[in-house]
Amino acid sequence: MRAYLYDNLDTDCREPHELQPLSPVSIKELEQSGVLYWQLDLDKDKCKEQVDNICKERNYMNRDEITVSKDGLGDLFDQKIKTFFTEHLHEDEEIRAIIDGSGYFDIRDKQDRWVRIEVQAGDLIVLPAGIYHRFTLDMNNYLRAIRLFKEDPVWTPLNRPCDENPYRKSYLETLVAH
Ligand SMILES: CSCCC(=O)/C(O)=C/O
Ligand SMILES: [Fe+2]
Repeated sequence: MRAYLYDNLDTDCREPHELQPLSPVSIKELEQSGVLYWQLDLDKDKCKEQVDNICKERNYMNRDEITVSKDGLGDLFDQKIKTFFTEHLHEDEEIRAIIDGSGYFDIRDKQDRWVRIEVQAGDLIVLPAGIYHRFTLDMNNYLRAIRLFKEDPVWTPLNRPCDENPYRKSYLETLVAH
């Protein structure tokens, strides 16, 4: 995983979009936006054990797997890719353990700048409820992830603007506390 400020250029979102000069964002800075990160072992059994432990600690009761690719999503590919890259929030954490391939999560920081988080196999990230974000594949067009959920595996994006949403408001309160 590495994170950096996004350049906001209007070119293919699957390109790296590194702001020049490169402006890295540390794990600590991501934590200030409520984003959590774990580096998982690449060994399948050890990885499963680590994910199971995180699930126990953080009460993630359900999981499924998603393959974000033309093959994986079939006829829904174009529609899903568009939905993922439309700025949105969720009323629950978004928890993704990347098990193959790569892609980018973009999150809005405290100053409403886009921070791009490049993820690949072995990265587990948690986006807090209420954070504005989006997702895109990179030029390899393939990512496989375990999706973890606190309760039912629901995935409802609420597109920006939804500033009056109670989860958005609670999220902003956590930022003030930092
Ligand atoms: C990498 S999983 C697909 C993207 C997704 O689930 C999501 O919520 C993007 O914001
Ligand atoms: Fe999302």
